[in-house]
Amino acid sequence: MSCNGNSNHEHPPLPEWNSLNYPELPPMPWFGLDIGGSLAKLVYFEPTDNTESEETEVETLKNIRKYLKNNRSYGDTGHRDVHLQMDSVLIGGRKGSLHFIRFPTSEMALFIELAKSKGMATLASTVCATGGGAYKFEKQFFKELHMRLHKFDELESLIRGIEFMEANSPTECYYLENPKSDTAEKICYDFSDPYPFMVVNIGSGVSILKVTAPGEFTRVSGTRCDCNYLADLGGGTFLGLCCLLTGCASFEEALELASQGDSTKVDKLVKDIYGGGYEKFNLDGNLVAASFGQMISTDRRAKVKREDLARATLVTITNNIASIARMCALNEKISRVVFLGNFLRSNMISQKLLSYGMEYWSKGALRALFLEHEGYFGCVGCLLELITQREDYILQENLKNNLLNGAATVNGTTPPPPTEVSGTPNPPEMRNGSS
Ligand SMILES: Nc1ncnc2c1ncn2[C@@H]1O[C@H](COP(=O)(O)OP(=O)(O)OP(=O)(O)O)[C@@H](O)[C@H]1O
Ligand SMILES: CC(C)(CO)[C@@H](O)C(=O)NCCC(=O)O
Repeated sequence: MSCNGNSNHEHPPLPEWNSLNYPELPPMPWFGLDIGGSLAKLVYFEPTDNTESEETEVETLKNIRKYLKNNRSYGDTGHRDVHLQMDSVLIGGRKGSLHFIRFPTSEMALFIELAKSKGMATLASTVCATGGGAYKFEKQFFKELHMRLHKFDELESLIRGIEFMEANSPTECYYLENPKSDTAEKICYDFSDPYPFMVVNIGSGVSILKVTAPGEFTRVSGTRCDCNYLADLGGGTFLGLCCLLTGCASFEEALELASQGDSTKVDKLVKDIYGGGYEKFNLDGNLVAASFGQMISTDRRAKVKREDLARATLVTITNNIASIARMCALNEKISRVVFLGNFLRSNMISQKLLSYGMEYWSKGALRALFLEHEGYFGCVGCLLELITQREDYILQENLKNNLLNGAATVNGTTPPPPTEVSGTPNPPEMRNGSS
């Protein structure tokens, strides 16, 4: 089958979607999809300001809305994060709620099957998608659902999503007070004047970005890069190693084990080597000298518990990410570092370590910040791109009409769509964010 809709399937081929021939708001349902290396994240915009004509929306649309809203789980592995739902959100002049759903990328075939069974293939909808999977699964989406993925860059989408959520959710950003104590407390952080800031997105791998103005950013580094901060570590490393070392089967299980473990049974500390601190160079005895350093001993290996191994893995990965983030921030002279990505989902151990690590090693110069919607910014940004593209189109057309007609303004009017539908949709130009 070709990807231009010319094959002999039972549904009529869909027209090429291109914002430049689509001046009206895109038809519902509105989704943003971020298909990452580990998790696929879906945001669904449910309009709550429906007009009378929309109340008689097509049956399929109604069913999809009902199915998504009335469930918290989809199949065996899809979950809606109900606690993150946002109501009364304005997007493209429409008011509605944002629903946040995730499922493992490894289950993409099942997800597509589920979407098919709910009638998605009969809706002439375009889904905005980002993340590596938007490329990897593009053909499958078209083949199974006759759905064209409108692809957006993942890091651009991420930054757009952060900016939108911050502006729409006053309690989005927080930091931890007393991160080392048991009573560490989440404190709301006013992030309304955020620039410049650094983003450390901990997904399967890690991307580190410097954001200098709205929509302006550069990718400073990953955990693997050509600027000496080479580590190749991320959330995928944690889960992979943990599965290997403990036999655990999920992120949730890995975190549960880690919460009951003691990493000092696994790591070699400065005091294990010095009997105390290394005073001359101000190294506290409790600092880790060598992660997993105790595991060279047969005796220690015989005694170590799964919980300890899980904890040590979590601590090792988190501390390495903190260290790389700190070096990048100091290098770029940026004091606010926003950590996000699903590695931090329900993961207070890492949030505390990152907070403490940033503060301790920078002697208070750096602050670790966190965002409530952890791993969902990419899919939100992706959904927003669709609307912006349309608004850009209207602005451009208005300008063109003004020039052609010599009219002063034609504000507020939506120009008619061009009659011809042509060409393959172009990916949006990278406005910024070169790697
Ligand atoms: N239910 C889960 N299943 C798998 N991993 C999870 C889960 N919840 C949290 N995680 C953690 O989150 C990480 C994935 O985070 P995220 O969804 O932000 O990245 P991604 O988009 O999949 O990856 P990338 O951006 O690198 O392609 C995993 O590697 C794991 O450490
Ligand atoms: C490859 C991506 C961008 C996919 O989201 C991410 O996993 C990542 O930034 N990984 C780290 C790559 C690096 O170390 O530069």
